[in-house]
Amino acid sequence: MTSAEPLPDAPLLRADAVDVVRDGRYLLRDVSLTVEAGQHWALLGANGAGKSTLLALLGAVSHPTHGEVHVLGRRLGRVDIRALRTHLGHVNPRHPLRSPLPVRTVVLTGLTNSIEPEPRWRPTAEQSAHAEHLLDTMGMAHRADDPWTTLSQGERGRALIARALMPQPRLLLLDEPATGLDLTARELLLGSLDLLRGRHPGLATVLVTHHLEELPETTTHALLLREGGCVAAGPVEEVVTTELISACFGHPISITRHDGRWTARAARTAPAEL
Ligand SMILES: Nc1ncnc2c1ncn2[C@@H]1O[C@H](COP(=O)(O)OP(=O)(O)OP(=O)(O)O)[C@@H](O)[C@H]1O
Repeated sequence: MTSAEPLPDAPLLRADAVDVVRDGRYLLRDVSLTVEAGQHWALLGANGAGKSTLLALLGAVSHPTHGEVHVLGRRLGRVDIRALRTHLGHVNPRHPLRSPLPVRTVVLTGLTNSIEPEPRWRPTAEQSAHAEHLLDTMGMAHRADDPWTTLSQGERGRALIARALMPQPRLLLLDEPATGLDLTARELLLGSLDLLRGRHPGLATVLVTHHLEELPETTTHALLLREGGCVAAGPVEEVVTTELISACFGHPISITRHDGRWTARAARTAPAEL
């Protein structure tokens, strides 16, 4: 095993020609991706395209069958994965907390990586101040003293992002964070992500979704997956286009961007190449 310390000058994530094969079936085929500090990637594709499979590789949760994944400059398979994961903020939308802990305490458990607070653990003044800062960024400062059990799904989602950010990871991975949220909750979430990215310019994020309306306007790059293969990857304005999104979803779709946000609807006429 080599050191799990991040290499400072390496890209935060690098996947080179990865395949994931399960039961003889290719869930990902020849996918490559490089994520640098300050970039905000969207992984887009239809149901079953392989988005969550790719996110699991990037989060050091699973290994590729072929190809290489480097997380913070360290190759998966050559380092202690648990040590690498401390540098990755991974939000679990099914956070298994059932007790009425104050929201502030839940956010602080991001430092001990535990569901309940560690019995004798106390945050430093600096750690407490960081929790307040993140609660404020995620629009949750007014709920900091409230019991976890009283939060709505959208409020829990934003608190869990604050929790994931407590160890000051360099990379935040988000799997369909807006799923199931009503319009207001979705907009609050996206606004908080935009604010977070502005306040933490070195942070990189990778966000999985199949809805273009769920992309924050600060999205910088996109990777389109179809049936495990990469349709396109690069700067968002070159990739989130009517032609490429139609190819990705296998259906003629028309894309518009207004005030930084995207809208998708079925096209009236099919793009020429479909
Ligand atoms: N362990 C596994 N063994 C076999 N097939 C799997 C396994 N895990 C996932 N799959 C299949 O791989 C394909 C890709 O799954 P994945 O969850 O990555 O897609 P997705 O793009 O995230 O889809 P969705 O948008 O529906 O969440 C699916 O057809 C899924 O059924």
